[in-house]
This record gives sequence, structure tokens and C-alpha cells, in this order.
Amino acid sequence: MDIQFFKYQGAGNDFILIDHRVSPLQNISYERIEQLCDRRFGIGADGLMFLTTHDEYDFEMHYYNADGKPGSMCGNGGRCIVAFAKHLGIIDRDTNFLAVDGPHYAKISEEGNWVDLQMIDIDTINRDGDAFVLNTGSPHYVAQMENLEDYDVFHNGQAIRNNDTYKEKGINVNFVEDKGDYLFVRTFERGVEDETYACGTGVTAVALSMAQHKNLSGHIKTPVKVLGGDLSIEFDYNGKEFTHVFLCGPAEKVFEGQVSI
Ligand SMILES: N[C@@H](CCC[C@H](N)C(=O)O)C(=O)O
Repeated sequence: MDIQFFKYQGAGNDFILIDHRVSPLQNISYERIEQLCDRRFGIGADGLMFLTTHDEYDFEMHYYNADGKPGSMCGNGGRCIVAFAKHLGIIDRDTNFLAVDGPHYAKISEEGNWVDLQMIDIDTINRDGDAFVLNTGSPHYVAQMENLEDYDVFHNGQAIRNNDTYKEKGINVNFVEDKGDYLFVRTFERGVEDETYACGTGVTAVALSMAQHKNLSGHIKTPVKVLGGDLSIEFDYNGKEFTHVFLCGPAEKVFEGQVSI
């Protein structure tokens, strides 16, 4: 059976999107999803998403990592599926949709290529030595670093993701360098098992950790550079709880095509 797919990217974090309303895939296997995400034998992507209908929300997002297995929340994926829903005419300039970590509100630019996505509220940041560990919809480890451009993110991220503390459930590993005007972030992603060009829940975890670390409070806007471009995280912090957390950045259709399932 041939189905239509769409390829989107948000700051270089790239995804295959499938409108499940017109391409229902009851029995697609994890192996087939992994093949579709393969960069040599498939379409190539960090993850795959199905958009389905929902009785109480504009739509529902179902996210799979590039290893073919269901993932936890994907922030850049969430921004891309909002742009996709606008492209399909399901929504106009804002939306309430459901994802694996609960409901999300998002607003989208008139052109449809810039999405501000509200993330879950956070009240707990744990420590693992000097690193910060928190869940922003997906689990994240955040370590501060110098000379991050030259750092071996793949091997060091892989070692942390697979150490005795994290190997069973896995964790996404973020390294951050404070550049003064902005944070530079590189991420080793669980489920991709490689460095990606951007991770939305990851840069959110970094921005919140750095705000706590620097004892900031009030309304905070944190510009972030990643390998694939620029993102911005905005939130309120009262010293205990992070609320009104928004992940903001580009979300663009790259191409579309047909693939046999
Ligand atoms: N790229 C994502 C994170 C996707 C989920 C993650 N790899 C996991 O399941 O741990 C993002 O933009 O947040």
C-alpha cells in the first residue's frame, strides 16, 4: 500500500509526518518505522509522527523515535506537527492538541513557519553531581561545558545515556555553554542514539536549569543556538515553579512524497 508522507524540520530536528485520517496504518511495525527513518535506506528522520483526530482536541500527536519505538514528548516534533496541522487546514493561528505528556497550546505565525509551543509546567530539578536532571515531557540530563564546539558529544553523551543510572530507561544528554547573550546547546538523543541538530525538550530543560542555577526569577526569555539554528525559550519562574513555558522556533515543510508501507 502506498501512503503520502510529509517531511518537516524544526531547527534541523527532522521528522516524517503522516496524516492518519487519510492513511490509517493499523499494523505498521516498529521495524518499518525504523527503516523509514533510516538516512540511507529510508526517507531519513530523527522521528516519525502520526496525526490522528481526537474528540476533545484539534488533533492528537503520536511520536516515534528513529529507532522505531514510541518516544516521550518531542518539543520540535510538537512544533512541526502544529505547522503540519495548519498546512492540512485543521487549525488556523492557534491550537490545543493532545500529546503523550498531556494537552499543549500552540500559536503559529501567519506564514505557518514559526511555532510557539507551550510545554508542561516544571517544579522539580534534581542533581547528578554537577549536572541537572529534569523531565520536560522527556527526561533530560544537562551538563555545563566550555569549548562545546570541539567537544565529543557523541561518545560522552552515549556514555552518560548508557551508564548504570540511566541505561534501563535511557535519558537525553544535553551539553550547554553559556555564551553571555545566548546559550549554545548540543544534545545526544535517546531513541536516535546519536547527536541531533536540535532537541526542543532538551533546550527547554537547559534554559530552566540555567535559570535556577543563576537564581533568576520573573519572566525570562532565553535565546539558544543549536547546530540546526536558533530557538528561544520563554517562561515565568518564581524560584520554585516554572510556568507558561514556551518553546519558540522555526517549523518548515521540506518535501512530501509517496512511500509503500
Ligand atoms: N527531539 C525531541 C525529543 C524526542 C524524544 C526523545 N528522543 C525521547 O524519547 O527521549 C525534542 O525536540 O524534544
